[in-house]
Amino acid sequence: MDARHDASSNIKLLDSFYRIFLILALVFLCIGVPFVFYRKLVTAILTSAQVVIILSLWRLSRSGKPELSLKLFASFMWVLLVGLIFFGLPPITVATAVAIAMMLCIVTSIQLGTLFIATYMLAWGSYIVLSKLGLAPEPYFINRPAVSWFIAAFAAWLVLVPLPGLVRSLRKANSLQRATIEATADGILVVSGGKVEICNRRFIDMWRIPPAALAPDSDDVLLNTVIDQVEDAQAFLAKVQYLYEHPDMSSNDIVRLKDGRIFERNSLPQRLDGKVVGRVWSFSDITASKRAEEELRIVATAFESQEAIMITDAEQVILRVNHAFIDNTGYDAHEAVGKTASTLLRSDRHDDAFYTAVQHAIQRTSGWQGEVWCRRKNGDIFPNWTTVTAVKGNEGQTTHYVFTQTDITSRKSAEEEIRHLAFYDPLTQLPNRRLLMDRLRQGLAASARSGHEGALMFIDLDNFKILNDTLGHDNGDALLRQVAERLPWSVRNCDTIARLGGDEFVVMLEDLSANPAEAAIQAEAVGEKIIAALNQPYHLVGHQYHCTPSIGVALFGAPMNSVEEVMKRADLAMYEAKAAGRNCLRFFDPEMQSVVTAHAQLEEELRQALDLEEFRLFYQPQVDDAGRLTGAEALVRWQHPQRGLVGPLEFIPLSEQTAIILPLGRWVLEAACKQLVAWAGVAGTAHLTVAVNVSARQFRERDFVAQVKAVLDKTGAKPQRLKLELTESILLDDVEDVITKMTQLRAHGVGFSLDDFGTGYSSLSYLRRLPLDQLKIDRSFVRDVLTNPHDAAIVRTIVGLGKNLDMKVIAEGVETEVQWRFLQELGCHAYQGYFFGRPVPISEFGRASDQRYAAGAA
Ligand SMILES: Nc1nc2c(ncn2[C@@H]2O[C@@H]3COP(=O)(O)O[C@H]4[C@@H](O)[C@H](n5cnc6c(=O)[nH]c(N)nc65)O[C@@H]4COP(=O)(O)O[C@H]3[C@H]2O)c(=O)[nH]1
Repeated sequence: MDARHDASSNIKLLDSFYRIFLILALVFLCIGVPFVFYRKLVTAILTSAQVVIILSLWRLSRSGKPELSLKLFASFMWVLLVGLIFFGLPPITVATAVAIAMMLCIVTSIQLGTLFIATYMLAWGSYIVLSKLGLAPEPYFINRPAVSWFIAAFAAWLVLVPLPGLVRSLRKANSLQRATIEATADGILVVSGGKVEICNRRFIDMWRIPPAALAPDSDDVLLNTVIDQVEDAQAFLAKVQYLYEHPDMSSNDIVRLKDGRIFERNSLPQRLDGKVVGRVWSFSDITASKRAEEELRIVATAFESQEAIMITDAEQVILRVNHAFIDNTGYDAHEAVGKTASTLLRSDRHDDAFYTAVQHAIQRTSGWQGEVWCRRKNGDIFPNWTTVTAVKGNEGQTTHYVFTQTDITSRKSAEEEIRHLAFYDPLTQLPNRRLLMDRLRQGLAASARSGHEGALMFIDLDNFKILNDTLGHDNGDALLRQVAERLPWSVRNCDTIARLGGDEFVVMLEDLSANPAEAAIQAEAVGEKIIAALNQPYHLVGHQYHCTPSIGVALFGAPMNSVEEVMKRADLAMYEAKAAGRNCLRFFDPEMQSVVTAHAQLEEELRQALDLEEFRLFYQPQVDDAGRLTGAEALVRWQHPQRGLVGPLEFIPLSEQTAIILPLGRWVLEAACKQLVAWAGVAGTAHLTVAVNVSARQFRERDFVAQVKAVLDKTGAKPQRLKLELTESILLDDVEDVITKMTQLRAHGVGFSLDDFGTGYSSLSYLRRLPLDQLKIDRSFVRDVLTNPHDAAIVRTIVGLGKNLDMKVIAEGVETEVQWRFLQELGCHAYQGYFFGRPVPISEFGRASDQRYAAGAA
């Protein structure tokens, strides 16, 4: 303890004071006792009795009961003095009695002292009054100095009797105060009159007070040291100032230090006899508790988070739940607390084995997380993402469990939605290609295991594109939905029905006979049922529509089948069905495989042929009504090194499938334009046009218009002499784009002819919007025009249509003069066919056409 005025110095003073008086008292007794023995025996006995009493009191005070000793002494003195007063008291005795009274006041109690003095004064006053009235007895001890001396010594000695006890108790109180003030965890500072009275070591440590700051004269330096450290010096000082101005006030506040510590400051006035004599300041470092409080606040906030939290004891009896838990489960806190988690929330979605496994996991790893289906109060079952954490005690034993739960109902349905979108066709809700491939993979594996055959059926709707174009996409979609509804009629639940896209559906049959022939029969039966189901009329908005399917079937079961292989086989078989006239079913047979292989080989050869420039352009004459040569159609040939001259029907379809048509088409266009330029240089051929076939894939190229213009620019051919022959299949694509491209090229001077007209499904509305110059009647109508009145009628209609639309009409495939004449009669304007000339190399073109011209003109 540090103090400007140490209380123990007062006690020391009192102690020395007592010793001096003790010595003096003994001296008095030593002198008084011989007097007593010399004078009178009775007096000596009385004195001895007094000494015995005093010694008893002395022992009493020394034995740790100074107050009792003092009280007995006071009573004794009171009796003695009151008695003595009436026998007359010497002045020294009076003085001693007053001193004793004062001592009693201080040491025992004010009341006792006051009573003593009052009694004494009353007795003394009565004696004076009685003596004035002449009624007072003669003082017995007057003129008996020895006795007076003795009484005085005895009284003095008596006064000092309690002093050792008093001193000891003062010292004890002082040491207690010192120990207490040092033992407290708070920093204590006592100031009085602007000076530091006491401060403890804790205070010095807390405030890091340098020794110089503890100046005895003023607390200014100390105050400055403290102020330097606090965050808000102004507020701190204001509070100090306020308390100085209001000494009666107590205060309690928080002081934040610059270094982050937080002190709680208490201030109490120090009172003495009800009067404020100083102020006690105590400071507790509450940094840790404040932090803990903050942490508790964070924990409390976290507890009331979005996630449902449930705290249980080690037996999983619920102790606490948060609001999210209440919202999540529907149970109020009082309904949940006291129950076990499993009785409250367990659903029958999981079996006992699941819960046992979870318990084991928690015991093993002190935690677990996963999906748990729980039951709400209203009985609803819902999925929760649950995390269980074991809380461990000091000895490592589990004391509590914290369960956090997130309701993942919406997440699960979103996942389900995503899964559905990823694996199901949004239009028909059937599995899509991805899911089909997966199921097919599983089906192949199962089939390989069981030895049973499976069958994959590719179903393509015949002429679906026509429906789409003519009746609109909404009706197209409606038809597809109805097909999807009908397909399950013909298959078992375990079979898979999928939509690959467009009008392509797939049915996968599993677990057919182990015998391939029997399996084929089973598959065929299902296929026939499907055909029958899909042949039934469809109810579309405002229409009753008829649609047929073409079905390709591939059996799978042999271990060597891969998913891709089976798909390819079924696809090929489906094309076979189409080729066989549609609305029928075809099986993939091994011969088809050789076609596939041959295709692959041809593809490679075509690529090489392009590099080796093995393609040739043949020209077939086109003539007018009078048989005069007007131009030619450029037809490509492949000069194969081994196979000789190969016709386009053998390689154009594959070229279209593999994109080889793009470079090949550019080559044809360029060669034809070069020929135009060559013709332009000769007077007799300058008027000739050239018709170039453009495949749909070529035309679909984004920069097709630019490509054509570039070739015209490069070769210098006149656009007006170039005629692009398009097939109706280009109209299956984006018609607006087709019109835009045609219009752009038409504006440049390029003409267009619609090839194979009559075989496709051009809608008249489109036809009107296309900037066409010419319709080309397909040679299939020309072939039988003379014999088949139906074909003749078609030709007549096309000619009429051409007139209406202001388009020329050219008939191709004219092989005989009779046909020519008949076509002339029907109103045709232009002709192409073997009758006028076959497709020939350019070297032979002029000659052949001259002859034919002559023949035609004749
Ligand atoms: N029976 C008979 N046939 C006749 C007669 N007159 C002409 N032909 C044949 O009819 C086809 C007319 O060509 P296409 O309809 O454009 O049909 C063409 C065309 O679609 C395609 N093609 C030919 N060259 C090209 C080309 O450079 N590019 C594109 N994309 N396709 C081409 O190949 C198809 C077949 O061409 P080719 O075999 O040259 O067959 C030619 C021609 O030889 C006749 O009086 N009787």
